[in-house]
Parts: sequence; C-alpha cells; structure tokens
Amino acid sequence: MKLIASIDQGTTSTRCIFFDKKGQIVSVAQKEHKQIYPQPGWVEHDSSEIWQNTQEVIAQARIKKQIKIENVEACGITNQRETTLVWNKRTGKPYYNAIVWQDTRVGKRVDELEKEIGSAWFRDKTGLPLATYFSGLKIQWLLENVEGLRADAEKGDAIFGNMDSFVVWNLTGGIHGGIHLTDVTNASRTQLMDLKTLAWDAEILEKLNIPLAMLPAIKPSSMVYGQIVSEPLAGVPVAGILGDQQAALVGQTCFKPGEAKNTYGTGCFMLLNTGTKAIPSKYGLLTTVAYQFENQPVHYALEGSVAIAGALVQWLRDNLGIIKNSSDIQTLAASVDDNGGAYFVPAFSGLYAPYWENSARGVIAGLTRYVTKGHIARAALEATAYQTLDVLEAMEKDAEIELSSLRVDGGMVVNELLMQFQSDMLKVPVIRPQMIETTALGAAYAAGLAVGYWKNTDDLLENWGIDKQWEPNMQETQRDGYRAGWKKAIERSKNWED
Ligand SMILES: Nc1ncnc2c1ncn2[C@@H]1O[C@H](COP(=O)(O)OP(=O)(O)O)[C@@H](O)[C@H]1O
Ligand SMILES: O=P(O)(O)OC[C@H](O)CO
Repeated sequence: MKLIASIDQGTTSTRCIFFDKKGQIVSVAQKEHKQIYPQPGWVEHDSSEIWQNTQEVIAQARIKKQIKIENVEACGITNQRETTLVWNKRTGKPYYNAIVWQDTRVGKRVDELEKEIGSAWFRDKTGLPLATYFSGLKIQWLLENVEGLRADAEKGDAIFGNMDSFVVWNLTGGIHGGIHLTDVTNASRTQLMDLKTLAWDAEILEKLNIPLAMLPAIKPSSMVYGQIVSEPLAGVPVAGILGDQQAALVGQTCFKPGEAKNTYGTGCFMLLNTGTKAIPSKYGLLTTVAYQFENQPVHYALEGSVAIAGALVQWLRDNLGIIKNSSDIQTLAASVDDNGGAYFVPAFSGLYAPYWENSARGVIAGLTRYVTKGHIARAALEATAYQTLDVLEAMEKDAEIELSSLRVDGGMVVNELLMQFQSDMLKVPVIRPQMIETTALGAAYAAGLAVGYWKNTDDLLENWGIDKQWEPNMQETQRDGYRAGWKKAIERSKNWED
C-alpha cells in the first residue's frame, strides 16, 4: 500500500504519521521535547533535541508497521509557526535556542515601534499587528544580542528559519547541501513578508535591520522541493509545507470561502478561508496566507490566535500539580456543577486576539472560600471557550458572515465537557470530525497533491466525516451571565506589566 509521511513539529511534541489514500492513520509515533523558561515570559526550545526527536519519531513510525521505503510516495512538513531559529549553514550549529512564538522578550521593542512607526504600517503590509508573537522582532533580538551573529548573517552563513525550514534543511542534507526554504504560510507569520506580493518586504527588513541574505526562499505550500537524503526517509521527496494551523484548515478540507475550523492544542487558533481575497481586519484578527497549491492562486484566511488553551491544562498539571495527566481535568471539572464564580484569564503571554494586549498577565478572578480545585479546573476549561467566542464574534464582524457551525480538532477536543460548553457559548453546533489529527493530515494532503497521490481537492473532500456533534443547550440568561463574568475578568488582566 502506497503512503504519505507527515512530520508535525509542534510546540510541545514532534510526531510522524503515515497516512493512506483515505486519510487514515497507518502508523504514528510522537515524542515531547523540553520547554525551557530562562526568565518570566521567555520560552525556548533546544533545536538539536527537536531534530533528534524528528529522526526518532520517523524511525519509530516506520518500524511499528514495517513500512517499506518504496511505499512512501512523499513527505509533508507542518510546524509550530513563528518560533525562530538562526543557525550556521557551514557548521549546522545554532547561535541560540529557538525562541518560541509565546516568548514575550521583545515587548519593549513592540512599544517603541508602536510609538515610532505605529502598528498600522506593519498591519497594512503583512496583515499582522505589532506584537511579541511573530518572528521578525525575534530575529532582530538575536542579531542584537548574540555576538558575531550580525556579521555571519550579512555573509549569508547564519541563516534564519522557522521549524519547517530547519527540518527541511536537515532532511535534505544539512551542511552537505541542505535546501533553505519556507512556504508562503510560514513566511506570512514572520511579519517580514508582503501579503500581496508574497515576497520579503525590503522596507520592513531595512526598518528592523535584518539582512536579506539570512532569509529562506519563499515557495508554494505544495510542490516537490527536493529529495530527503537522511535516513530513515532517504529518497522520498519533500513535497508539502504548511504552518500547523493552516495545515489543520487543509486537513479539515475547508477549501471554500466562508469555511472555518478551530484547533485546540497548546494554543487555540480559528481560521476562516476567505478565498483569493485578503480581508484586512478591523476587529483584532490576523490576515494571513491559508495555502497556495502549485500553479494555483494563493488563498487567504482570517485568523483568531489564542496563545493559551491546552497549555493552561498543562500548567495546572506541571506548575500546580492539581492533576496528574491532562485528561484528569475532565473528572476534576465534572466534580462540580459550575465554575463557582471563578474566572481564569490565562494571559501568560499577554492577550492575543482580539485584544492584542502585550502588558496583560494571567489572573484568577472571583475567588471566595467556596471555590475548590474543581471550580478552578472548570474555569480553566471555560477560558478556552470564552476566548473562542471573543474570536468568533470578531470574525463574523470582519468577514460579514454568520457561521452556522464550527469544525474543531486538536488535542483538547476529546474533552466533551469543553465541547458542550463551547457550543453553548457560541450558540452554534460544534462538529468533531472522525480524524482529529488534521494538522498532520493537511501536510500529507499538500505533499500528496504535489506528487499526484491525490488528484485534486475533490478527492480529499471524500475523506472527511463527522464523529460527533454538540448542539447549543443553555438558557440565554445563564449564558449572558457567564459572558459578563468573563468580560470583567479580562479587564482585570489588562495593563499588568509596566
Ligand atoms: N482531556 C483533555 N482535556 C483538556 N485538554 C487536554 C486533554 N488532553 C490533552 N489536552 C491538552 O491538549 C494539548 C495537546 O494538544 P495537541 O493538539 O497535541 O497540541 P500541540 O499540537 O499544540 O502540541 C495539551 O496542551 C493538553 O494539555
Ligand atoms: O504547535 P501548536 O499546535 O501549539 O501551534 C502553534 C502555532 O502555530 C503558533 O502560531
């Protein structure tokens, strides 16, 4: 049986999944990597650990089901977006740990640029507001803080990449001729690419003092980029690259304008396909590239990015120790009937969409002696649903549409309590497809389309099917009460950092 390999290099783990023609998983392997927190607000990853894990999960997934290399038609890559790495193309060594998208170290720089140039200038060109989230300011921070880096970058020896570029460069030979490229979806998250021309923007590079020589070539999301030379996928073409949230949009087969999905992982990201039109946002969303298949026009999306969703469950597990495994939150939250008046705003990296408040920090509001750890667990889950509601409202206003249902995926959607509460808050049905590994599937689709494994997107629509659907079932007054409590808590979280 012929298969497509997909590598999903996510924020908390790296997976390799082999898919068949029906979009079903044939084999999967996954490994978590360390989260490094050197200072409050800083988040880093060790890039050599990530590359090591990538090789291990590919090998494990192949061995588990004895997959023969001649049966692997192509490989797709999908990745945590924005996370920024600079390494030396002659030695392969990184200049610094990868600075993760959630990292807030460039907060001061954001404020300076806001005063100096203003967010609108960046938004008009890139579709993105000034925020700590994107890669451009992280690259600038590295250039200013790592000795010797600027000179190497100007020579073109020090090269930048998000994790897609880093993985592809290593797979295709590394210091022995690895290719240095990225796809349009990832490039659209650097804040260095012009959304209309799909090229690096010379004015922004000049303003941030970033040498063009260090940036990867920008390519479509689906095409044969080159051959893998490293075991255990040697000889297989790399044929698809998509940022993970765009990959989930493709995996959910949201190919028509007006179709949307919400992915509940570390963070939570809602994307609405807006077709070949880039819609500027007036209500706090991002305008971003959805995908570009080879020889086809680019498709855009509106995106509502929420930094902390499942990461809050991990925080309750790792930092407070009130649950042992992430899945234990279900029993704990179900041990009480409601949130007991408690609201948890997880503004650990400031607030992202639709607020974009760098200076916000996390708060638990409404505490009384009545509140138990069950209520805190419930408030933590509800936080994801309220944040999604904030984003959905902004999206409906920006795109002038009304969503009739929402397709969901990601690690948190196994949580039925959350899914019901989500539907109650949004007042629309929430639909979980049979396949919730949509991120890896989307990258597999991009790769498979490039090599003719699937003929066109119609082939892919047949692979999508519903597993479960939740209908709204809450009294309006009760819902309004929850919403009002959340809005008050949001106000308490703002303007915390000086
Ligand atoms: N039963 C559950 N209820 C709520 N959250 C969960 C549950 N199981 C896992 N999670 C959360 O889902 C996230 C993992 O989802 P995943 O899609 O793998 O994330 P990512 O791709 O961002 O690494 C973790 O943050 C974890 O805390
Ligand atoms: O790795 P995930 O699933 O948390 O996704 C991270 C996003 O790409 C950040 O923009």
